[in-house]
Amino acid sequence: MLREKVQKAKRIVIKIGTNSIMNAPTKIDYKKIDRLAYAVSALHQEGKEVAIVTSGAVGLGASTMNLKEYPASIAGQQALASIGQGVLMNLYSKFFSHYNQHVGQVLITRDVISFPESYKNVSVALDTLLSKGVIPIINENDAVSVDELNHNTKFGDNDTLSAIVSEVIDADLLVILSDIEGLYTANPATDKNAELITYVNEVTPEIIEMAGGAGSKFATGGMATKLQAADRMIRRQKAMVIMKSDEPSKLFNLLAGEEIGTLFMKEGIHSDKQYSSIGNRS
Ligand SMILES: Nc1ncnc2c1ncn2[C@@H]1O[C@H](COP(=O)(O)OP(=O)(O)O)[C@@H](O)[C@H]1O
Ligand SMILES: N[C@@H](CCC(=O)OP(=O)(O)O)C(=O)O
Repeated sequence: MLREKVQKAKRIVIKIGTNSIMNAPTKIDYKKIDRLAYAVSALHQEGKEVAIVTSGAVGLGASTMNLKEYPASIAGQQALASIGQGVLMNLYSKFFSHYNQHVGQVLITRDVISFPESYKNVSVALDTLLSKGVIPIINENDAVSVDELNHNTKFGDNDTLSAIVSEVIDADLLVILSDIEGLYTANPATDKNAELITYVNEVTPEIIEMAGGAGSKFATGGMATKLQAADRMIRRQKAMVIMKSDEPSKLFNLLAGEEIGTLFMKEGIHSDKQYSSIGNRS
């Protein structure tokens, strides 16, 4: 069964986007963060090993400083990320503590991943947290990441970061919680005829063509970076799902094998057409 691999996943990375923890451009969605903390804590109790990759530092920084626009200067963005990351982590610590679940912050820059020794250090840190039953809460270290000619320490988006974290901890499954049900045949924000695709076994140029940019000012990825993440997972024979973040307890349904969102996975024995689409979307 196609969804069996999802059901059997033991080590899972869950990525949550800015739009999913903020309900207006600058308003924090406390209910969503609480429900995510509940669902992830319950999964952990059921024996799953879960790491979270979370966006939101810049968005929460903007919310804290009452800004409606993304600052143009890099320095301004770095400052917002620094302000917001503290707020973000404080929220996760608070909500997870309601479910007696410990969490640990891990901030990563790209150079850490490029050097074998530091790659190993990240891997040891994450493995140790997981082995102690602590949920790692990971973000890019936006306050100090830069992109210069010969010095790149920026990932730039957390979809890519979540796929890399999945590699580092050898996760079976990456779940990207987004503000949308999954990959559509076109951006539903601009095309009302767009249909949800439930299964993709290869990220082909035709699939990439379907993806547009981010849905809000404080999000950076959009569908394009999610597809790059999917490609990385498929190439490693692992699974990835994009699903809507509106009700995080749907993660239970997903892991029970229900067909939710878009599943990206190479399935050798699956001889159906490359992707299938369904017409009715909720
Ligand atoms: N083909 C597509 N299918 C679904 N969403 C798409 C597509 N192309 C572009 N998008 C946009 O990608 C957005 C999700 O990505 P993003 O804005 O980065 O949100 P998040 O913060 O949840 O990661 C959707 O809200 C939608 O506007
Ligand atoms: N690291 C940035 C998020 C970057 C990002 O990829 O955002 P999103 O597209 O909302 O997942 C932050 O914490 O604001």
